[in-house]
Amino acid sequence: MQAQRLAIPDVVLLTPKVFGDDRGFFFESFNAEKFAAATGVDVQFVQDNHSKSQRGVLRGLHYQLPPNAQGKLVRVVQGEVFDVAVDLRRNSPTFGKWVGEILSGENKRQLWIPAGFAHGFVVTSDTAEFLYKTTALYAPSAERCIAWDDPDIGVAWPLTAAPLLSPKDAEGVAFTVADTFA
Ligand SMILES: Cc1cn([C@H]2C[C@H](O)[C@@H](COP(=O)(O)OP(=O)(O)O[C@H]3O[C@H](C)C(=O)[C@H](O)[C@H]3O)O2)c(=O)[nH]c1=O
Repeated sequence: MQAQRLAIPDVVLLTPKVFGDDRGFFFESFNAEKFAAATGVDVQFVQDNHSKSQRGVLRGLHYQLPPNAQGKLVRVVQGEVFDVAVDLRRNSPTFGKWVGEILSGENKRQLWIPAGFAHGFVVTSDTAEFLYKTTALYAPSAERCIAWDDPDIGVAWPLTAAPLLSPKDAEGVAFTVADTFA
């Protein structure tokens, strides 16, 4: 597995070793030992999620506050998304900054997004199936949202039209220092 620390170094892009043969392919989608070696963190995942979305759907920017903050290991098994992480750690030199990567069934890349980040993605294929592991359970009371197009964050989403949003994501909650991470 190859690991690349992004412009926000705690966010790591993982590219698995894929074994192809005339039957198809095999790769380890998660290996605790290799993950720890690649990211430098030892995490326990407690939940797996799977969502399917059509082109133009944008889910995010979401996060859960402590003590329910979630680290996420995200990947796409079919289609393509532009996946974004936003640093919400007030003491971080990259506080309020974002990084984004293309994840697809084709490139099989994964993004490790630690607790302390908001997360979201937009679908850039006809459909996309998005799978991810989290280090804390779903806790709706601890969930917070930031507007996908918040000007203070300024994510450069690859959009050709207005995104398709859930009512929650359409509320447009502005980014503020409140509800961020120490
Ligand atoms: C996240 C979640 C949701 N749900 C239920 C709650 C709703 O009835 C339904 C859809 O939830 P929601 O619209 O919040 O789903 P997404 O917009 O995909 O939310 C996710 O979007 C971004 C990309 C994230 O990183 C988060 O993991 C998560 O917030 O599933 C659950 O039962 N468990 C869960 O863990």
